[in-house]
Amino acid sequence: MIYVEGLSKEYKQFNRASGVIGTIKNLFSREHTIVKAVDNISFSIEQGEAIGYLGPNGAGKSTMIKMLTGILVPTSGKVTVNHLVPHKSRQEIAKRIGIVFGQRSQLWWDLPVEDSFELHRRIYNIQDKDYQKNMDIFLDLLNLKEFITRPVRQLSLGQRMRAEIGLALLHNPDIVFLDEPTIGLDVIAKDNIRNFIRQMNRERKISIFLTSHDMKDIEEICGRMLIVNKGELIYDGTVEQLKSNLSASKIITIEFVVDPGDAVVLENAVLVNDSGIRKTFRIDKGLDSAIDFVQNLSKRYPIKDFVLQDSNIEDIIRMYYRSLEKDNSTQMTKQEKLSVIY
Ligand SMILES: Nc1ncnc2c1ncn2[C@@H]1O[C@H](COP(=O)(O)OP(=O)(O)OP(=O)(O)O)[C@@H](O)[C@H]1O
Repeated sequence: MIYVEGLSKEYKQFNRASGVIGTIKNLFSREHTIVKAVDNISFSIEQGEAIGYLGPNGAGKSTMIKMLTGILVPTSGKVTVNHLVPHKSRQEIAKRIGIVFGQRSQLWWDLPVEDSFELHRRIYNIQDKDYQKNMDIFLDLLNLKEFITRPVRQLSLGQRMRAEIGLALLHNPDIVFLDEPTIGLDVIAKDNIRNFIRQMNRERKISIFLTSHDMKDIEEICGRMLIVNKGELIYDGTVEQLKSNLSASKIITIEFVVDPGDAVVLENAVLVNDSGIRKTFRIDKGLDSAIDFVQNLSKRYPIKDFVLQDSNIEDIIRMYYRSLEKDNSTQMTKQEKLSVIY
């Protein structure tokens, strides 16, 4: 249903000088740098799959969603959604997809929520019986009845997100793109939204393409994760696979008396965070090996303290992002970057 091959998107970012002279110079100078927001990415998604698209800020997630939905034209590569090239068939594509941007509203700000739904019905030419069926379900499952007659500007963030999601699904799309759908919501509101999305995915076989910085969204909704960094795809696999890789490992944070620097190179251990005298390692065996690890280490370097913890996806992703920030300058190879999460 979604097919992406060697897809890239470059942006031109113009260098602007400041001050009065700079402003005048800007009128004549077209100096720019090229930013590769999406760099040669390939993947495919089947009908009914739920995908989590993850990455640190600026990794290229929104750019990918904009190309998949036809808002942006790729610089190179191939992309089809339901056999259509999104930017060439925007109207056709719009009928088959739903979009929710957590930070931007698709609802009419000053109108009652029900008016946006009615407008959507007319724009998408939704049959009366389909409209009524979906409205009945959404009024109940998303509890829209609580605020459907109120203007959007008076809604809480959680109420607005429920309305946004209902609106995106009103025309029975095959796939729904959700860009940070739980951002800024409290725990209960997040749970309600996750349950609803999961139910729509399972019962209606609607494909889900979800970006989120909240790992719980991904764990609870998505069977598969794609992780991107600086435009490149660096992990494509099931959430379970990643979890089972992690279940065999332990995270241990050591506080040294003196920073041993880069000298700490150890078998069966990956350095996942380095804050000088406090370093965090992932070790790939059970508790015994964690204790062996500390004992062996303490023979070589004086240790002040250590903390042992089970690794979960959230910790690993967080440490992974940190290691990427740190290693921007040291140019890790793709394999080295991957060793942090595998
Ligand atoms: N219109 C634009 N013109 C120039 N550069 C852009 C434009 N849009 C995005 N970029 C750059 O492209 C890169 C990827 O941006 P994008 O918004 O796709 O990332 P993201 O993963 O969605 O980030 P976030 O998690 O912060 O929303 C960034 O370096 C960003 O500065």
